[in-house]
Amino acid sequence: MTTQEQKFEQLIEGVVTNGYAICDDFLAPDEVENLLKIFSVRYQAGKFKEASIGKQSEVHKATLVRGDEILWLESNSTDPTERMFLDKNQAFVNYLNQTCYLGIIDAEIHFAKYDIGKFYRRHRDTFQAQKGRILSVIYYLNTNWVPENGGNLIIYTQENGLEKSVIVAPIAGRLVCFESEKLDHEVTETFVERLSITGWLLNRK
Ligand SMILES: O=C(O)CCC(=O)C(=O)O
Ligand SMILES: [Fe+2]
Repeated sequence: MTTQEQKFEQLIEGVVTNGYAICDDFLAPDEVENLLKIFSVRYQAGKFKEASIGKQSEVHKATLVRGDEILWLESNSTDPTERMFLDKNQAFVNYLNQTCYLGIIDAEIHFAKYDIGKFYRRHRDTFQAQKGRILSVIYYLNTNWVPENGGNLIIYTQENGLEKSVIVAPIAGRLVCFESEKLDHEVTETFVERLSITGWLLNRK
């Protein structure tokens, strides 16, 4: 088994057992560095938008719930770094389909930037318009992250009828994966800029 396959197995094991999984060093430091460069290029180009919730028309209300700015990745991107990233994500999808028969046929993926003071209140990733989301995957890009930065992902799980929260720091290279329909989660207020790439693996086009 390759090192990459071991990581895939570790992720699947976690999701099957707990509904979520965390894999460190999923992205290598040079991959993170290149992704940060293209992130910055895309951001400078002014294409990021304030993220919405539910209906597109209600962006202003959404800022009370989530404060990130996003840009969707083009699945046919020819940028070498985006290609590397999309291919790596696809390798995970292929492995999931081969070993777990999840029938994932598409993905929607965006860059996300949380400025100082921003957060994403407790939610689930499957509101009405988001049918067909099987797995949520979040790739973090924050080098030199320290706990004082805030900006944690909190995943809420149930254990013997009791709610438990799992705190996940958004450190560079880390991949978090969870069942989109099952788990509530939130991003706590960040005290520094917080960068990530979030994706949903879909069983529909
Ligand atoms: O960035 C994170 O840690 C989570 C983001 C999230 O929950 C979302 O975009 O739906
Ligand atoms: Fe979410």
